[in-house]
Amino acid sequence: MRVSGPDRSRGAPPVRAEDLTVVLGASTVLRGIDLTIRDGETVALLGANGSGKSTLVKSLVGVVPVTRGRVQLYGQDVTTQARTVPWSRVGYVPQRVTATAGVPATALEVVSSGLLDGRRFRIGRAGHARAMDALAQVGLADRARDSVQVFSGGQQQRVLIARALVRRPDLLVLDEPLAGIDRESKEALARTITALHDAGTTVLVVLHELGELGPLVERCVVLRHGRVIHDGQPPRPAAGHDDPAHEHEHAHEGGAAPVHHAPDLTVEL
Ligand SMILES: Nc1ncnc2c1ncn2[C@@H]1O[C@H](COP(=O)(O)OP(=O)(O)OP(=O)(O)O)[C@@H](O)[C@H]1O
Repeated sequence: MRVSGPDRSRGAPPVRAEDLTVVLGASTVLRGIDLTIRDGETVALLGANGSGKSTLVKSLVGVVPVTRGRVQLYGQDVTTQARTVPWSRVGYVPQRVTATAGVPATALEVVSSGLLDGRRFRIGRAGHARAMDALAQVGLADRARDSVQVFSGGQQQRVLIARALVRRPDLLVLDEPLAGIDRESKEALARTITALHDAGTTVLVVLHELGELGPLVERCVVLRHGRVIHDGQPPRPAAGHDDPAHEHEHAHEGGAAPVHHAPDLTVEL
């Protein structure tokens, strides 16, 4: 893992979005987002279902096209300067997808594939060591040779995070890494992200609730209907909402049926 050096802190910020607007089909999903994330920050992106969190992180990493405004990563525009964006410094773990996809592969093979790019088709001994190191970071070094098909959902999520970590990113973007995974995996991921934070990695993490990452998050950005409605200290839950016995039922943005889920800080603002 690379540790922030003095040079980097003087450079362009890892993330800068200005007036970021994204239209998908007939919907305007993001509406004029301004967001700067500085070196070494750990930022949680919160919001109700459908508020635009996934679309925002996808547009930051160039997966979803920007309709208006701009996004820069380390000072390079992801639309007009895509070739010069330092992609090797960026790790992205999309919202829960299965690591197996029906293809038998060991955890080590899945993680090693994170080192492949258009120019590199062999991993080599150094790559193997990096992949083992990444698996150790998520607490799965002892499962390296096991097929990911036999892993739990949480363990698969940890493999996918190791796949992003093997590139030793300076900026790690995670979309709902804690959703629907077992407690042991949640705690393992919280330890991983804490270690990355301590080493100076910039982390942007989409969350439904702060949960295990609460102690780490110093800044929360909350979206509602594609706009930033809060950017600052973690919002305080409404009275009773931090009680584990509290029942939560909130409408999906856009008017769909209510969804039932765990405590959600974001809709209390
Ligand atoms: N490709 C698409 N075409 C049209 N609309 C889309 C597309 N992708 C997302 N949307 C819409 O954009 C809105 C925001 O979706 P997004 O997935 O970004 O929300 P989210 O905050 O991440 O939600 P969740 O917490 O449920 O994952 C939703 O209303 C969704 O239906």
